[in-house]
Amino acid sequence: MSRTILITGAAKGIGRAVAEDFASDAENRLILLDMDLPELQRWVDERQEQIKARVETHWANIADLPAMEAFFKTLGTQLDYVDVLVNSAGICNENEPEDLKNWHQVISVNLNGTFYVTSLCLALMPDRGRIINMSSILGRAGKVRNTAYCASKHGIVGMTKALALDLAPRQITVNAILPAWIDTPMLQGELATQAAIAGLTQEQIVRNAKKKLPMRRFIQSEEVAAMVRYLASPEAGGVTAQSLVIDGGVGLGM
Ligand SMILES: NC(=O)c1ccc[n+]([C@@H]2O[C@H](COP(=O)([O-])OP(=O)(O)OC[C@H]3O[C@@H](n4cnc5c(N)ncnc54)[C@H](O)[C@@H]3O)[C@@H](O)[C@H]2O)c1
Ligand SMILES: CC(C)C1=CC=C(C(=O)O)[C@@H](O)[C@H]1O
Repeated sequence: MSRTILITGAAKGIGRAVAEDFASDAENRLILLDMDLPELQRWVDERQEQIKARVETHWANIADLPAMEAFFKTLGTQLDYVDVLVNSAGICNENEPEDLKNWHQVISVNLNGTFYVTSLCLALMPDRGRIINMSSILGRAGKVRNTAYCASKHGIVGMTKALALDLAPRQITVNAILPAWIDTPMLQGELATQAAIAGLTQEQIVRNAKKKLPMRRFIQSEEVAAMVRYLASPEAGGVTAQSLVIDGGVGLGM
């Protein structure tokens, strides 16, 4: 089955693992977007031997609406369809409760950016298309010093549910994945901040964190990519408006 798959945030972490997964199929065409184009290109160059799909890399800031409009206008002249959209680009900044600057920054990227890409991509999406949004366990729960991040991820869940109903008559599915504790640069960055605050080494903070997790381990990005693969498959054609949690049980633990 020949498909075009557009992935945001493809340079690192979960987005990269999703790209790697789809890249193993020679029938796929991948459109990879990230703000960190050098890192995205470095990874693609490094994996040339393993990559079977046709891969294109593009610099993009998903929060910049005029730039994204221009990008999709050009893309529309180069291809007919985007069959699968994976919205993985996101940022995670801690904030003081009254921090307005951080609020705008996080909402701009995580919520507005995800909506911009989705709405622009819709013009290129055929019936039976797939939209997969990276929310978070914090799209369901709260966390101290994370007002903006939690609001953005709850927003993605709401957007997913409503859009799924709009697009259901066209058999386009829209689902959210709610990860936590995935071993990516984002998580390592958070742990580094916590280590600095606590005066611990990165190894100590990682060991302490894993002790509190039901599975005593971080989840690998490839495990999230497998969930994306399922949601993008024909077999998942009846799964829509859902929030699929991949958190090793931490969200329901005491
Ligand atoms: N790692 C986790 O534990 C975890 C948990 C829950 C949810 N998530 C969510 O999963 C998604 C991926 O997270 P990750 O851990 O892989 O993060 P990451 O920081 O490792 O990778 C995110 C990628 O998005 C890109 N990006 C950021 N802002 C962008 C923008 N404005 N435009 C284009 N690209 C941009 C970054 O350059 C980076 O390559 C995020 O939406 C994140 O909120 C991650
Ligand atoms: C710290 C842990 C609870 C956690 C939850 C959610 C994340 C997210 O990015 O949404 C992770 O980064 C992770 O910190």
